[in-house]
Formats: sequence, C-alpha cells, structure tokens
Amino acid sequence: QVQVPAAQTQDPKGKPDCYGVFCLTYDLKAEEETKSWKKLINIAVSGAAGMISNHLLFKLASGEVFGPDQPIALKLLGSERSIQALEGVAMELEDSLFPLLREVVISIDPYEVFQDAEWALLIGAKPRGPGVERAALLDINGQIFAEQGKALNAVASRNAKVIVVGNPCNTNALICLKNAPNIPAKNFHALTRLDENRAKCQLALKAGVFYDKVSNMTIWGNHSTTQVPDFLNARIDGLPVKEVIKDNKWLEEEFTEKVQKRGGVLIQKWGRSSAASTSVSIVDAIRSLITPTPEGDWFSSGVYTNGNPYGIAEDIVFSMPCRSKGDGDYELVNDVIFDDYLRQKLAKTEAELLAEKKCVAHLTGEGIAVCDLPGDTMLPGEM
Ligand SMILES: NC(=O)c1ccc[n+]([C@@H]2O[C@H](COP(=O)([O-])OP(=O)(O)OC[C@H]3O[C@@H](n4cnc5c(N)ncnc54)[C@H](O)[C@@H]3O)[C@@H](O)[C@H]2O)c1
Repeated sequence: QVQVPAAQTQDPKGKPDCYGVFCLTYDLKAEEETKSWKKLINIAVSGAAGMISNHLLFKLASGEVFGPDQPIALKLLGSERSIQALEGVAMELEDSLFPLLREVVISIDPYEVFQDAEWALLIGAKPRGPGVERAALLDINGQIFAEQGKALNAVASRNAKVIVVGNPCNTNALICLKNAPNIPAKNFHALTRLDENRAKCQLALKAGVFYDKVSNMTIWGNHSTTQVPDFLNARIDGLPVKEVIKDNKWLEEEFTEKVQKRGGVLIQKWGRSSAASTSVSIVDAIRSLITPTPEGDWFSSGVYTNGNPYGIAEDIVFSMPCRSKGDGDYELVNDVIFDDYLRQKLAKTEAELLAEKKCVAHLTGEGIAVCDLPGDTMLPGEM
C-alpha cells in the first residue's frame, strides 16, 4: 500500500520555476517514514503542448510507465508559440491530482528544463509543411536538436537517457548526441517502436493470431519509408514467420509497404497524425529499457552504430534489435540472420541515413553540409 505524504505549504517564491500547485512541497519526513517510494526522477519532455505529449504526460504522471512507487518531476519544454498551451497542459496535470507527480516546470529554455534530467523525451519539432523538401526539414529541425543536445550536455544527468521522437528522428538523434559529448552516445535513441508495433499488428492479422503471439520483430534503419520491417527473423508463436505465413510475395511487398506507409493511411482517416499510439510506443520504448527483455525476445530502437555486429555503417543512428537487463542500458542482439532480400533493403535505408548525415554536417561539427538525398522519401506519418 503506497501512502501519500501530506502536502505542506511553502513560500512559492522559494521555488520560482515550479507551476501552480506543484510549488507546494510534500512533507519529506512523512515520506521517509513510509519508505515505500523511490527517489524522485526528473523527466524532461519537449513539445509538451503537442498532440503526442497530451497522451504521454498523463501516462507518465499516473505511474503507468515508471511504476506506482516512483515519484516523478515533469519538466516541460515548449516553443514560444506554445507557451500558453503549455500552461493549459500544466493546469490539466494539476487538476488530475496524480499522487506521484511532485513537480511540474514549464519553460521555453532547454537549459532550465534539462537541468538534472534523467530522461529526456524529445518530441517537439516542426511538422513538414506542404512544399517543404526533406532536406529543408532536416536543417530546420536539426537546429532544434543541436541546441537541445548542447543544453543536455551542459545540465542533464551524466547518464541521461534520451529518446528522440521529433522527425526526422534518426538524424535528429545523431545531431543531438554529437552536440552532447559528455553523455554516452549509447544513451540516445530514435523512436522506431511505433513501427515495430505496427509490424506486429499486421503479421498477427495475416496469421490470424492475437498480436501477443508475435515476437522478435525488428525494424531496421531509418524511421522513414525506407525502414525495413524484418519478417525473416520475426516469430509467430515461436516459429519463424515464413513457416506460418507461406506467402513470400505478401511479406516482401504488401506487408513491408503497409508498415512503411501505415502513418500516411492513418492521417487520411483521422485527419491528423498518430498521437495516441505514438505515446503508447514511447511508453513501450521506456519500459523496454527499465524492465528485463523476456528471454529470447528483443525490441527495436534507433541507436548509435559503434561496433555493430551486422556490418552496418558506423556513426549513424540506425534502428536495430536490442535487449536490456532492465537497467536503462541495452545490448545489440547477435543471433539474427540475413538473406539477400534483407541485405538489399538494409543497404537502401543505410544509404539514406548516410546521405542525411551529410546534409547536417554543419550541425554535427563535421564540416560543410552537402545535401544530395537519394530520393525525397516520406516519413511514415506523411502522405
Ligand atoms: N518517431 C515516431 O514514431 C513519430 C511518430 C509520430 C510523430 N512523430 C513526430 O513527433 C513530432 C511531434 O508530433 P506531434 O503530433 O506531437 O506534433 P504537434 O505539432 O502536435 O506538437 C509539437 C509541439 O512541439 C512544439 N515545438 C516546436 N518546436 C519546439 C522546440 N524547439 N522546443 C520545444 N517544443 C517545440 C510545438 O509548439 C508543438 O506544441 C513530429 O515531429 C512528428 O513528426 C514521430
């Protein structure tokens, strides 16, 4: 039974950064006596007034992500344009009376928001408007992630875990980690978990089984339409997918394209991009790092290539199969197989990421940018 410590009034002037009711402090003595709660953790969220955050923040504050005995502080970063909305978010958090939510800070200054952050969930980015080239988007959003990388480097916890959601998320994550040399590059992730979840759902549908039977699902490469949902290594009910779904044409063409373009189809139906399922996948991504991966299974995450066993180019952020002991860290999976089809697809998504990297050389400290993208591929959420 978790006990909620009594609130104590404190002079709000003493805590200038806090929002509203979160300026009141809890009675720490009462908390010590219960011994049932863990030490507070700082979670920074950028784009906190956006659609994804509108789902995610309430999951974080409810205890669904870090557990019912883990108090949290939410440090919310918005853009100048979203500051009013951000206040609205903070008001809704106040009114939800979450016992685990101890502090809320809203700000447009990443140096303030990232102070001592143990987790940084970087969602805020500019959406790609009509007529905006992918190269231009890389530059516009890249600037945001260069600045936020510098801020993380200066003030975040030295072992902060960073999950980049804002698109183009792989290259944004690369820019971010290059600007944060004091934080291990291994701690940076680009979110490809939504793609993994979508792939599992499509395989389950085709095989006529519930989706909990699908495991070992890797999304390789970029979070774009060149991503590779790997049906060679995935399993259904413990069996290789190809032994269950004996329709290679469907797997190579329909399945792959369905996963790559699922986001675009969803926009057509909804009139906006996926926010609820994205927030669920961010929760999945965090939980995969803080709970041990089930024996024999793995999860996908866009991570920094630095000595990978698959022969993928080094020094990019590439989605790969990972396993975790539940300590926030991960290891790459060794027991995966490749065939010609998979190798060919991997080469395409790898080429795209290498080209994206050249486009942002000015933001990673690697010289002058040369932008020659192989094709203007879409993000999964674009049509
Ligand atoms: N990786 C994935 O799987 C995945 C899935 C869905 C969406 N996305 C991406 O996530 C991002 C956010 O999506 P959304 O639907 O929440 O968008 P949204 O437009 O509803 O919200 C984005 C918010 O970020 C804010 N923002 C912009 N620049 C900022 C900055 N420099 N610092 C802080 N905040 C800033 C905006 O004001 C806005 O409130 C988009 O880039 C989208 O493409 C990624």
